[in-house]
Amino acid sequence: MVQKLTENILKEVIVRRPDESQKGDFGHVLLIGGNNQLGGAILMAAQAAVSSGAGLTTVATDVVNRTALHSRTPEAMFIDWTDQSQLDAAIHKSDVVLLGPGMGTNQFAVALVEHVLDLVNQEQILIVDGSALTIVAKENLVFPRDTFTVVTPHQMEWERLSKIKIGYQHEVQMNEVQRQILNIDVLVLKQHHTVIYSSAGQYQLEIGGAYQATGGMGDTLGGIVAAFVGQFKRNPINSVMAAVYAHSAVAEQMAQYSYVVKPSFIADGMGNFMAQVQSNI
Ligand SMILES: NC(=O)C1=CN([C@@H]2O[C@H](COP(=O)(O)OP(=O)(O)OC[C@H]3O[C@@H](n4cnc5c(N)ncnc54)[C@H](O)[C@@H]3O)[C@@H](O)[C@H]2O)[C@@H](O)CC1
Ligand SMILES: Nc1ncnc2c1ncn2[C@@H]1O[C@H](COP(=O)(O)OP(=O)(O)O)[C@@H](O)[C@H]1O
Ligand SMILES: [Mg+2]
Repeated sequence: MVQKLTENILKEVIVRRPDESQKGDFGHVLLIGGNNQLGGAILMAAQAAVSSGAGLTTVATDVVNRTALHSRTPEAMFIDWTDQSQLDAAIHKSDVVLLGPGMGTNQFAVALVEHVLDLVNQEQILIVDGSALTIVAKENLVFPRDTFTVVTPHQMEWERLSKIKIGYQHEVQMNEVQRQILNIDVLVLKQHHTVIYSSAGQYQLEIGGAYQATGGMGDTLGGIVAAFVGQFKRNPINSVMAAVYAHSAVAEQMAQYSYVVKPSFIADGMGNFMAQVQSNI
């Protein structure tokens, strides 16, 4: 049975920050993606992570994206993703790893995905999106068993992964057994009215619309999810659901005065939205 994802999830997850706190308390998020053609994807994810409250954000990407990253989101730190020792150190230090936006699918990307899936540990949360999902499907890789893993495919990416054709991906197609076999803790199946599958059940988003059908919308969601699970640690499944809800709620608000909603505008609107939620408690 699919339940409705309501705005109650926001109040449950987005709580007031304790005064006695510091950036280390709100999650160190590592974003890996952005090749020399698709750098925008990881830039949008980085902007979204910072704007949604990640305590520390590091981006491992192609060196060609460094200046753009620093000029768009100077709060984020940069790592050249070909520098293996820097990358490994960053993976070890992070609480959350988002793997895949704009990564591309060449041999280097395949090796990188294999390496990251291998290195993440049981204390970390892994989010797999975009090109990394296409790679996992094509190379028959498996998600790590001991790491809490969130996957955020759109319907075509899910078709590649699950071999279930678009049109047949309704709720009965993804049961508990399949979810466990694939080592997926949370599946965010993105579409008009996204469905979220986890051990907490199946929840469907009933907000959001076609004004979100623009490249970068999912990359932005990835950054928001990473920030939420990094800072709201009590219940990672709820944190993912709140991120999905907030992403579309901000879009819906903006759609009142904009025919299409730019993903980067959603990122910029997150701080204000989260403050509204928190002050209503
Ligand atoms: N500015 C940038 O750098 C951008 C980079 N991107 C990155 O590009 C890589 C490839 O991702 P794409 O998704 O573009 O390409 P894919 O080839 O993975 O998927 C796109 C195809 O899936 C189809 N499709 C069917 N149902 C869909 C649904 N519900 N939602 C979305 N697509 C659906 C589309 O029509 C299209 O043919 C990813 O790593 C992604 O992160 C994209 O996010 C676009 C923007
Ligand atoms: N018609 C629509 N109605 C509601 N949400 C949509 C619609 N089209 C796209 N979205 C949302 O936008 C996001 C698109 O993600 P994705 O396809 O991964 O984008 P990208 O890879 O270009 O960043 C998802 O969260 C999806 O639910
Ligand atoms: Mg995507």
